[in-house]
Amino acid sequence: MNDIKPIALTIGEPGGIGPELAIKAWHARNQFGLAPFCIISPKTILNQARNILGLGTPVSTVTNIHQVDNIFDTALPVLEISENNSQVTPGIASSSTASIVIDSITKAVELTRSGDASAIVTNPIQKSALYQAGFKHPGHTEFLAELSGPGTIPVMMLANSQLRVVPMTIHIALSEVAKHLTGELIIQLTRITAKALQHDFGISKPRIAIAGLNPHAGEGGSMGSEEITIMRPAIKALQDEGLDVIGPLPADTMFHTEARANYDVALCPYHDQALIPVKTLDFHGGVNVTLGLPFIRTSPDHGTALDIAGKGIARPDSLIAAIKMATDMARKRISQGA
Ligand SMILES: NC(=O)C1=CN([C@@H]2O[C@H](COP(=O)(O)OP(=O)(O)OC[C@H]3O[C@@H](n4cnc5c(N)ncnc54)[C@H](O)[C@@H]3O)[C@@H](O)[C@H]2O)C=CC1
Ligand SMILES: NCC(=O)COP(=O)(O)O
Repeated sequence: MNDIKPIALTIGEPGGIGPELAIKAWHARNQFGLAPFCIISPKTILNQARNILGLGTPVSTVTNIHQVDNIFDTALPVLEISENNSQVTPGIASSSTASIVIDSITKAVELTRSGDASAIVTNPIQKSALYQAGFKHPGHTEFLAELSGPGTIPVMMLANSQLRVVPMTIHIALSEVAKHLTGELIIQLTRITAKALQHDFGISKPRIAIAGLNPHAGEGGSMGSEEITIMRPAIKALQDEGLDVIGPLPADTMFHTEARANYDVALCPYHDQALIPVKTLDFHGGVNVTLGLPFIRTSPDHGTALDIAGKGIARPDSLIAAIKMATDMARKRISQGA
């Protein structure tokens, strides 16, 4: 008997590495003690990946997620959604399968919100292919927030064993960052992050570092004024609430080993400022987790890797880490009676 409900794994981009990672993660289930999961997809996509990998993976359709626990030991459970009439070619992302990608995410959300799944783990999507098909959301993070209802503020956090980072702005052009970085945004994201670290990661008083936007955190205003006009007042307000927040820190000197020992999470004004250090320190062990949602969602930190899809060489480490993190979070919430 498993202590948590199954995990709902989405298919992601069918032409990417998601299908083969799901198969590899299933083969690694005993080695890593993975909780039962099912992949939400047309079965044809998994069969194709199975045949390419040649691992003889048993793939079994479930009509109901409650069947997953019984099947998981002996076969990779597939919760079938829409028929796949499109050709999937590994290494090629196509807008023709966008509805499958979106249906898989939507079904996973439905299952977690109804309490039938304990968490969602998403395989990577090819954002450009979805945009071509009319998908209006920059990525999963924003789409999941919309599916969660009005007022949801999603917070993207990437984590590995050495570093946790939160980009305060996500999928926007660099030229747009400064105007999106408001005091209110900094305060809201910091509060959500602090709460999640307490409840989901067991850090009773999270130490939070905030990176400056400009070189040298503005060098006293001579290299940009946002640190003085926007960031410092927001940080002061957070400190007055009792949160352990430092910053704005010069971003170039806050990620070396000794500096990282001073905080539990770093909030950074823009995407690459946050994601470059975490992916550089440990690309394959990193997990992307969305905080602030009414359900648990994790994901590998990498993308669709079209360049290696179908070659059998994609590493499942990050997907496995994402499944493990989702499981730990689900167990923690159960132990807290949440
Ligand atoms: N959560 C998500 O849905 C994410 C989606 N993406 C999307 O993925 C697409 C491609 O993005 P890229 O920037 O090219 O990043 P990428 O992570 O797909 O690939 C970067 C490099 O890392 C390698 N790589 C990635 N995952 C690997 C794995 N598991 N094992 C071995 N090697 C691996 C790739 O072969 C490539 O050389 C874009 O459309 C992007 O938006 C990117 C990040 C996250
Ligand atoms: N670079 C991180 C990323 O693109 C993840 O986006 P999301 O699809 O998880 O929102």
